[in-house]
Parts: sequence; structure tokens; C-alpha cells
Amino acid sequence: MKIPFYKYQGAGNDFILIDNRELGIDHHQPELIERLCDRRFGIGGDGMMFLQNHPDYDFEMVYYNADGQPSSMCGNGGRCIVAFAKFIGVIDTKTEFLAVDGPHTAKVSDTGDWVSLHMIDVDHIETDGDAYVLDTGSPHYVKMVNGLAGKDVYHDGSAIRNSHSFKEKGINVNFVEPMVEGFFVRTYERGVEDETYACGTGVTAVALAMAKHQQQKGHITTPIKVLGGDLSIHFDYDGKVFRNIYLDGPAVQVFGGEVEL
Ligand SMILES: N[C@@H](CCC[C@H](N)C(=O)O)C(=O)O
Repeated sequence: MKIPFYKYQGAGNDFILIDNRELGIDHHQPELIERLCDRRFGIGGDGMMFLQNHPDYDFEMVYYNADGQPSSMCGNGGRCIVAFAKFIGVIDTKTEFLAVDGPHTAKVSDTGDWVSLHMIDVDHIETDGDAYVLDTGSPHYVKMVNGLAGKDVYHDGSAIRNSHSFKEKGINVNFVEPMVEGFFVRTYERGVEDETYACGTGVTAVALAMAKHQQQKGHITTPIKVLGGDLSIHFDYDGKVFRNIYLDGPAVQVFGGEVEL
């Protein structure tokens, strides 16, 4: 059976999207998803999403990593599926949808290629030596480094992700270096098992961890540069809980087509 798909990218974090409202595709097919996400034998993507009907929300986001396994929240995926929902006429410029970590609200620009996504509150942040460990919908490790542009993120990220502490459940590893304004971040993603060009829950984790590290409080806006572009996070922090967290950035349709399932 040939089914229509679309490819989106949010700051270079790229996804295959399928409107599954009427198709009723059984998406629990790890081998199929892994093949479609493969950059040589498939369409290519860091992940794949199914937009589904939900009785209480505009739609439901079902997310799989490129390894074909269902995973926790994908921030850039969330922004891309909102742009997709506008493209297929499910929403206009505002939405409330359901994802794996609960309900999210979002706004999409009239042009359909810029999305601001409300992320979950974060009230827990741990340290591991000089690194921070926190969950922004997905689990993240945040480590400050020097010389990030020349770092072997695949090697060093994979070593942390596969270390004794994190091997079983996995973790996404973000390396961060301050810039004149904001931060430069590179991420090794669990489930892709490689460096990606951006990670939305990852840059969110970095923004929160850096606010704690720098003992900032109040309303904070953090611009972040990633390999695939620029993202921005703003939130409120009272020294204990991070609230009203928004992840803003581009969400762009790259192409569409049909694929044999
Ligand atoms: N790219 C995503 C994160 C996707 C989930 C991650 N790979 C995991 O398994 O935790 C993002 O933009 O947040």
C-alpha cells in the first residue's frame, strides 16, 4: 500500500510525518520505521511521527526515534507536527495537542513555519560531577565544555550515554559552550545514537541548567545556536521550579511524497 508522507525539519532535526487520522496505520512496526528513517535505504529522518485523532485534543502526537522505538517527548518534533497540523487544516494558529508527556499548547505563525511550543514544568535537576541531569519531557545530560566546535560529540556523547549510570534507559547528551549572547549546543541523541543537528528538549534542558548554574531567577530568555540553526527558550524560574517554558524556532516542510509500506 502506498501512503502519503511529509518530511519536516526544525533547526535541522528532521522527521517523517504521516497523517494517520483516516489511514489507521498500525504504527507499532519498529523495523518499518527504522527503514523509513534510514538515510540510504529510506526517506531519512531523526524520527517519525503519526498525527492521530484524539477525542479531547486537536490531535495526538505519536513519536518514534530513528531506531524504530517509541520514545519520550521530542521538542522539535512537537514543533514540526504543529506546523504539519496547520498545513493539513487540523488547526489554525493555536492548538492544544496530546503528546507522550501530556498536553501541550503551541502557536504557529501565519506563514506556518515558526512554532512556539509550551513545554512541561521542570522541578527536579540533579548534578553528576560538574554536569546537570534533568528531564524536560526526555532525559538529558548537560555538560559545559571548551572548544565545542572541534569536539568529537559522537565519541564523547556515546561514551556518556553508554556509561554504567545511563546505559539501561539511555540519555541524550548535550555539550554546551557560552557565546556572547546565549549558548552553542551540540547533542548526541538517544535512539538516533548519533549527533543530530538540533534537539528541542535538549536545548530546553541546557537553558534551564545554565539558569541554575548562573543562579539566575525571574523571566529568562536564552538564545541557543545549534548545528542546524537557532532556537530560543524562555521561562520563569523562582529558584526551585521552572514554569511557563516555551521552545521557539523554525519548523519547515522540506518535501512530501508517497511511500510503499
Ligand atoms: N530530538 C528530540 C528528542 C527526541 C527524543 C530523544 N531522541 C530521546 O529518545 O530521548 C527533541 O527535539 O527534543
